[in-house]
Amino acid sequence: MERQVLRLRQAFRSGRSRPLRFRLQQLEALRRMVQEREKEILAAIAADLSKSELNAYSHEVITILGEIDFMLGNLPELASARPAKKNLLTMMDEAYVQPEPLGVVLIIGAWNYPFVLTMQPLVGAIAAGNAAIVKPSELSENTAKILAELLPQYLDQDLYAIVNGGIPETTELLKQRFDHILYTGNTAVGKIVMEAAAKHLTPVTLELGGKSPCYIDRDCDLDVACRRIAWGKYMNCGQTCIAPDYILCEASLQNQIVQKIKETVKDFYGENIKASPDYERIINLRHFKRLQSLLKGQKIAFGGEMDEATRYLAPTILTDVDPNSKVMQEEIFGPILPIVSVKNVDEAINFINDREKPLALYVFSRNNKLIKRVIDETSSGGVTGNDVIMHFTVNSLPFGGVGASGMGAYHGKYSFDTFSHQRPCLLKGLKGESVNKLRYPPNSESKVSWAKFFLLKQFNKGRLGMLLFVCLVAVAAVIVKKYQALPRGKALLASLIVHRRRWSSKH
Ligand SMILES: NC(=O)c1ccc[n+]([C@@H]2O[C@H](COP(=O)([O-])OP(=O)(O)OC[C@H]3O[C@@H](n4cnc5c(N)ncnc54)[C@H](O)[C@@H]3O)[C@@H](O)[C@H]2O)c1
Ligand SMILES: CCCCCCCCCCCCC/C=C/C=O
Repeated sequence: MERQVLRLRQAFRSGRSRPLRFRLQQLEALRRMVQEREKEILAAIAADLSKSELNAYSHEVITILGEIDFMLGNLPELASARPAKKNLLTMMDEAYVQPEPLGVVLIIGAWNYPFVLTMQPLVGAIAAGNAAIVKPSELSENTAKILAELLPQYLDQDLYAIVNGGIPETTELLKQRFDHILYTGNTAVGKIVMEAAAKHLTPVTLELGGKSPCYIDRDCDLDVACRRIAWGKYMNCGQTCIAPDYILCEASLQNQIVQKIKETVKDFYGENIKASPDYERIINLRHFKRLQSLLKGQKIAFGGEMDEATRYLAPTILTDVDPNSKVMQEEIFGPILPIVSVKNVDEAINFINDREKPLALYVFSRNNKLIKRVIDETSSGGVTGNDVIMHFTVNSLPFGGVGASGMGAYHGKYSFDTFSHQRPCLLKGLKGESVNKLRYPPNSESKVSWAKFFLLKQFNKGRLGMLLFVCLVAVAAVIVKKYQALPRGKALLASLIVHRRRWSSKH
């Protein structure tokens, strides 16, 4: 492991990953990989998650193609230096922010969207000019295997590597020094990752989970709300980090919601859900049993059928759920949808704020003011109003958690920023020492007064500061012309002295 990281670090140190042309070429190669080897990729995802290849394409491949296209189209602008505002002391200099790659980064993915959760961060890491090690989840072994086979065929092998394996391999990897770690997975392992990273002072992006609430207001189109919620909840058999975890609504809505979701499930998956190519299975027996245990003692208003041999768990709704019950204590990550009654939106807001900050928050209402109020009075990684999941698909929005649901964000420009250091650069000339004397020791009242003149915000702020500066330069130019004999610096200083005196008498 140590040797592998060293190999990547040496390749990074060679500077090969930095030129824009190289990054674009690697991103194009990645796109070629996805297009040319689509069948193998879809088959692997489908096998891991008992998913149709059509769903594998629309849940995963489409996102990666979109992300690569975004980067190819925007990278020249994202990677270029941005001029920065200057103050009076640096007005004649060059100030800019130059994004630079961090170095060798580690990307650890989760099993539930095994292609997206490894490849989308990789697109950002390549775009920003880094070397990267990708560690796919061992639970989605087919995708892990195909990635290990394909990536070296398309990408620079010294800069981008796949490490496969389980906890021992990840533990060993985490002992190495990286320049950034992006981890996707559960909160408990997130803490392990952060602790390991801290030993090297490595910054982390943690894409974690949590219970994402979904509030349905009384003033709402329940048909639409229930259809959208059922889609987001039962997609990937509920194994989606931003799936609506539970519904909050007034007690009077409960039965209608159950009825409408029931009808939707029939529309989506037909009479025989087990036979639907659009309904997935639980990833493994451990998770199946965990979900089974969440149903104990609950009122099952719909669904609940299960088959251990195939890890089938039907789309399920629980009603009158006690907020203290087990199903309300942990992220469900399965097709079980509890409904918890609240009296009104105030109680819903308190309910949300009494718990850990969720990864996503959903509010359904005809009343936009109510939606905005819920957003203003709560906190969550992301929000979609009147829909679920969809904020994930907008790559101009940062995707990430807050508090227990994670830290940092990625997607689109935010991926580029996550894997970059925003390096401030100030380039000065070697002239102008007569002005610079003001900051050299020994200090004096007069120098402090000068420093105030040059640097104080109030003076520099906005148009007034700019206008004053233009006047100063104009006056300086006149004086320089008048007293040609004086060296330029001295003339400028002379004009500044006059104006500083005037300014000081006023302040
Ligand atoms: N925020 C997001 O974008 C996002 C996306 C997907 C999943 N999630 C969250 O992830 C969770 C489900 O994923 P999971 O954690 O079951 O995935 P997982 O079991 O695949 O684990 C994720 C990664 O952590 C590694 N890992 C596991 N145990 C480890 C240990 N002890 N030490 C070091 N590394 C270890 C695994 O090898 C794997 O690569 C849910 O909570 C879900 O909400 C979040
Ligand atoms: C033709 C259908 C297009 C549907 C597009 C929707 C895509 C949804 C993608 C969901 C991906 C969720 C990623 C998961 C993150 C956490 O687990």
